[in-house]
Amino acid sequence: MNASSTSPLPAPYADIFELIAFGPEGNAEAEAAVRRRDALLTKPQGSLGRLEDIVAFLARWQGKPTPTLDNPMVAVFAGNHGVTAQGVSAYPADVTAQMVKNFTDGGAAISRICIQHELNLRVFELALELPTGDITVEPAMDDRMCAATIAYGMEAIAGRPDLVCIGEMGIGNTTVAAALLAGLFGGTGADWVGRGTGVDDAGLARKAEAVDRALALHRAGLTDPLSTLARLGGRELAAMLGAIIAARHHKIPVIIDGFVATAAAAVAHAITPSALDHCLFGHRSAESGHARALEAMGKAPLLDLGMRLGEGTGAALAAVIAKTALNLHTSMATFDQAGVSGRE
Ligand SMILES: Cc1cc2ncn([C@H]3O[C@H](COP(=O)(O)O)[C@@H](O)[C@H]3O)c2cc1C
Ligand SMILES: O=C(O)c1cccnc1
Repeated sequence: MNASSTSPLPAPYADIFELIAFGPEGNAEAEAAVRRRDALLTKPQGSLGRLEDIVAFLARWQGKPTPTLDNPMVAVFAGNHGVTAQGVSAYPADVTAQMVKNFTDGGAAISRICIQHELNLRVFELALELPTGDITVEPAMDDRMCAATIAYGMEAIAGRPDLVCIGEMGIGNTTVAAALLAGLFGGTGADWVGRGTGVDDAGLARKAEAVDRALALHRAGLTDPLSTLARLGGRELAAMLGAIIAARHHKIPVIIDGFVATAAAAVAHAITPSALDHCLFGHRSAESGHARALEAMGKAPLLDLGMRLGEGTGAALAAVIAKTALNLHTSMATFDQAGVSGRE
């Protein structure tokens, strides 16, 4: 489906669809200004590789020739999932709320990264006491709830950060992410599921089967990417999508985390691929479906550290790299300033 598709769209999604399909363009002149300054810095042309691209990306999407990272935010959205009844996670659903407390108490991996590197961690809890429907027997959400949750996610960036990293917490969510990706891109459960928190072979088989049952049950309702999200996704995925979309309209570049955050972003991509042009993919998660999802969208992640945690950790580490890239760009000496001879 694309922006010009004529398939009927459930009414609650009309405005959201417009926001996704018709996001503002980036600022090419701001990007060009970064490239011009890069050429003056004391290094061989292009030698900082993707660090140079990151700064150019920030300039383009912030719309500023000298981008800033004064107020970077990590937004972690937490939700619970009825599909945990199918034995698809190695951990109990109670862990979602317990980890939310751990995030704010400062004990989680994402908490430590954010404290060490001065990233503002904000955690958004989505009705943890009310898990979404078990996708193997009913839709995760109705369309109204899905639209309202996307709208909630849009509010998450109200503090106007200059960068937002998108992360999640939700026991069972690698199963719904796999189902959503299968619903958007095709394929079977086995193509998209991985071990998540560390399920054994039997658990992996249960995940693939749960996804296949959900796909068969909801097939007729997967008429557009937003309806697909409602049926196969979850609240934190809908909220992540909302934050990603809103960021585009407020000139805030985005770094997407791993497999689950990528599944949320994929909904926008399925509406129109350019809807994610303001997003970097922080890393390639070890969750097996992540590489497939990135490939399906033509995205090259920044890092590949064998991580499979979620929480926004891969995105946050990429933000640390972005901070270094920007610091180099703004503080390095030029050839003139340093008295270094330029290229022959
Ligand atoms: C202690 C703990 C901390 C986590 N932090 C992120 N996740 C990650 O694991 C969950 C998804 O995996 P699955 O689909 O297998 O349940 C999500 O909550 C995700 O963010 C965690 C999981 C656990 C157990
Ligand atoms: O990459 C992810 O998002 C991920 C991987 C495993 C468990 N939870 C999340």
